[in-house]
Amino acid sequence: MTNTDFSLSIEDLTVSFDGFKAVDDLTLYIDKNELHVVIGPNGAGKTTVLDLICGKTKSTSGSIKFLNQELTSLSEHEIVRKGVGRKFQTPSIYENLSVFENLEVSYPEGRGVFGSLVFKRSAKVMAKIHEVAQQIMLEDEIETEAALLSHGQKQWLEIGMLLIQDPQLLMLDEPVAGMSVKEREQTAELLNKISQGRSVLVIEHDMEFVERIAHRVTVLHQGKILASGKMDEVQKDPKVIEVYLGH
Ligand SMILES: Nc1ncnc2c1ncn2[C@@H]1O[C@H](COP(=O)(O)OP(=O)(O)OP(=O)(O)O)[C@@H](O)[C@H]1O
Repeated sequence: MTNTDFSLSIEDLTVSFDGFKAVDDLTLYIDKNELHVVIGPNGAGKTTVLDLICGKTKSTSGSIKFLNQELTSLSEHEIVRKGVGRKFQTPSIYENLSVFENLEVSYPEGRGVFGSLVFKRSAKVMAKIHEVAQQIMLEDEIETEAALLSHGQKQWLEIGMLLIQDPQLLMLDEPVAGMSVKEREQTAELLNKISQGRSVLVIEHDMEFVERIAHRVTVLHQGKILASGKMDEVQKDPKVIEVYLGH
């Protein structure tokens, strides 16, 4: 039976690669306004869960419902159109374009990278670009070429390129890897803000950062859930300490 009260309902999800179950009978629910973090040792299956949700990998069995729509049968593009956005570890911004232009090409009805002559910078598009630039703390850099941004700013720009599409589910893989302490703090605030009105699913290894942002945490181990709940409860769980936090 599916639990339809949640924004994202993953039930009995399994994927086998040549008999090896990278994700094994996973059930996980995420609410609207929730920032959920998945943690766990290397190879636990965290990235594979995101790959399954965004359609990059097809499940062997089980269900992924987002706003009551089954995603497992949809293509990656269709899943994006259902309101699911994903940021990978390496930013895929256009280095030779400005912050403004990067946001503009990401606007859903925008002109796209290859340009359409009919696209007009309407007041609506302009307002949205500036709103997002403000949110991602790059308003002062809006005309700066992306190549000149710091590593952290590039990560924020990519988050902005997703935000401009108004995803209802935003997935981020290790968003603060390689960031300075200050940038981590700013990213925590950013994620806090953007989880309002949508669901956010983050994979992260930095426990201090997880403590700061997570509403709930799921610990994966060998494709299965080892523990799930509030960070302070999960941190005390002897099983979690044994396989992950104690290392
Ligand atoms: N397409 C694939 N084909 C075969 N095996 C795969 C495939 N994708 C993932 N795996 C395997 O599934 C397991 C889980 O990998 P995954 O990348 O999801 O782990 P992870 O928890 O994200 O690890 P890390 O923290 O190191 O990123 C690993 O053993 C990996 O080698």
